[in-house]
Amino acid sequence: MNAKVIDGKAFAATVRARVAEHVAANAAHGQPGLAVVLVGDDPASDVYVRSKGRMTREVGMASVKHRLSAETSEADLLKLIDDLNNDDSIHGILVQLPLPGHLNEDLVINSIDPAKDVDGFHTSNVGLLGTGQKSMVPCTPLGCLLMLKDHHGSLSGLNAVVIGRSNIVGKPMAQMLLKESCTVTVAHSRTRNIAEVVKRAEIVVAAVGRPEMVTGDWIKPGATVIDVGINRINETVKGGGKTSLVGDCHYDSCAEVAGAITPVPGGVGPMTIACLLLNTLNAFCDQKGLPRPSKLAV
Ligand SMILES: Nc1nc(=O)c2c([nH]1)NC[C@@H]1CN(c3ccc(C(=O)N[C@@H](CCC(=O)O)C(=O)O)cc3)C=[N+]21
Repeated sequence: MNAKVIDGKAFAATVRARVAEHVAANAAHGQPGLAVVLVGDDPASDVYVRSKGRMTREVGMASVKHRLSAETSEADLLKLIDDLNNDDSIHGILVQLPLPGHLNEDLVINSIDPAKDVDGFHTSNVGLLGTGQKSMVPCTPLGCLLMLKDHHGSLSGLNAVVIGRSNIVGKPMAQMLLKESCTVTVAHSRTRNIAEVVKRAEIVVAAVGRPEMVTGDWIKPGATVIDVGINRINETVKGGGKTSLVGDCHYDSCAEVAGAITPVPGGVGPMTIACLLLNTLNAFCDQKGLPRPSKLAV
């Protein structure tokens, strides 16, 4: 294995430490507050929500969790969001996705005050990002960009291929790379000769949700590979079952060819949570008329 391993877990700890410093330095202006809304009880979601809550408190912010039953009506959820929009102690609101099927996700997300939309999913923030204006940007692509800029310095002129076109990762990632002056291609399930397309890239961001789809023969030698996938797979080991976590990239074969690669776990995941805290701090600063922390600006 030749690739440098980009340690997202360590980098995320650095980001959180900087956020904590900035929270402490601005204590006279108040304490940033993050509200997380969880509808239903998906056990996998539960784990994220718990570690988000712990890390929020560790950086000196207030963490408020609202757990609603899977049968919650849309009206009740919208009422809660309206209350949080009007609560001066809350600067960031995250509604954990996916929502149960009877709830209209677009309607719910667009009911969040864009200034408190720490996920950057509100159409207003999406439009601001697309036109290069100051906005809240989605946490996962922000985490990917921080790692890419830390590794490369300038990304200007580099060929970047984003695999996946979701509103949560693929599309905002493409916008952010374009803003950094990359030549951006978005590949997806209908892309022809996808291996050849990916092979032209100096930067590959894989966000498709298919375990180990990207293999080393797709990767240009020396490229940087950012693996957004978090797939739980069941393996049979000597007659017993075992669950393990793999990315969208086949790690060993990609690491053989790439110049740098993020592992799963310990790559993009921890950076996503660190960027949620960074976004909450940015939202707090915007709402108080304070400058955003410049050391962490992208
Ligand atoms: N509105 C909304 N915003 C989100 O950001 C959001 C969401 N909904 N719904 C669920 C997904 C999932 N997600 C993760 C964040 C961190 C890890 C993470 O830190 N993972 C660890 C491993 C965790 C483990 O071992 O299971 C890692 O990759 O190292 C995983 C998953 C945020 N999500």
